[in-house]
Amino acid sequence: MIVTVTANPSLDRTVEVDRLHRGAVQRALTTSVDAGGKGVNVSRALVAHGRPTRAVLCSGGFAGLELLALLRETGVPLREVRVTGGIRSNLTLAEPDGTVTKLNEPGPRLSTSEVDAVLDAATEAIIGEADWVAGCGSLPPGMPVDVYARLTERAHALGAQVAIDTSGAALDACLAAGPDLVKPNAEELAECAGAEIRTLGDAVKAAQVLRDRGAGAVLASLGADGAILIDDSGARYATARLDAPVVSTVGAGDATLAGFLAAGGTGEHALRTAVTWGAAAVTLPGSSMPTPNDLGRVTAEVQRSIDPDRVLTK
Ligand SMILES: Nc1ncnc2c1ncn2[C@@H]1O[C@H](COP(=O)(O)OP(=O)(O)O)[C@@H](O)[C@H]1O
Ligand SMILES: O=P(O)(O)OC[C@H]1O[C@](O)(COP(=O)(O)O)[C@@H](O)[C@@H]1O
Repeated sequence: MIVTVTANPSLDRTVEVDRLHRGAVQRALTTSVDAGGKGVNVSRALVAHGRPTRAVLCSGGFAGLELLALLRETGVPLREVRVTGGIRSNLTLAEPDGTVTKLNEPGPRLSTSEVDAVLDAATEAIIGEADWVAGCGSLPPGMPVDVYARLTERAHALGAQVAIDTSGAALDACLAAGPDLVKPNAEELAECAGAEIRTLGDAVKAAQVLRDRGAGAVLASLGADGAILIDDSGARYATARLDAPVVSTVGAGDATLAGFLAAGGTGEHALRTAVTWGAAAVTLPGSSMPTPNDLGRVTAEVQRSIDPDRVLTK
């Protein structure tokens, strides 16, 4: 069972325009709305593949009612933490040439009691059920920066392994608690390691910096260049070939983490599955999560060796 914790979930609204003109009134070509937030997306991907999961998430306001309805419609097991503030909507403006502009709201300000309620709900969901806990996404205002460290300590005390997918100060602050896995993208990895990442070798070195600071393993997603896994067994690199066009990269990182955990959370098979689910996700609109039927358009492979001088395209 994989429990996901999303303190800052979202309604992901995607609007497609032929070309974005700042300051103009434009007609949308298409619009869609998905349940969102990084941990929510991980649970959505797991449900799509029939894997046991439970999403622990904050919910409040009318957007929260719509979010819960979307999740119940797709059969995602939930543990809701009712908060006073309204859940945010994150807007993606997509253009046919693949340009994506994403506007993420900060989310509702949580009170101290609501912060405690999130951690308590996560603890209750973990007890006796969870093999893995995935703490994912940005922190809403009022959430202490060390919340993922506190979640890691509680989960470890209950015998569960921990995966964290976040950025900035929240990622920095969780490392000392020793999460078993962190899943930064290239930008988040560079920021956390304080290093420029131009080549595959740079990414491997930066991932090792995060391991030196406490992360057990680092699954770093590298956009179109695939992903690397750095753990006690060394460094491995996987890429994916798409047999379909790229439609939306929103949610790709969450599908990547979901695939990795669904395949056991360690080793080459998990890395290959991670890259397969992530690449399949980009062929889907909005923040849709891939189903087993979507995986056929992707061919992923773990590279026999890593060329440290390979320049990343992202
Ligand atoms: N343009 C792309 N072409 C093929 N696969 C992609 C592309 N963008 C992302 N992916 C896949 O999705 C995974 C996650 O993408 P990435 O952009 O690194 O994550 P995030 O959404 O966290 O920023 C990548 O490891 C890769 O497998
Ligand atoms: O593209 P990714 O990194 O997989 O995550 C996509 C999800 O993250 C979000 O952009 C939210 O990210 P944050 O929690 O970091 O603000 C959601 O809108 C979306 O559902």
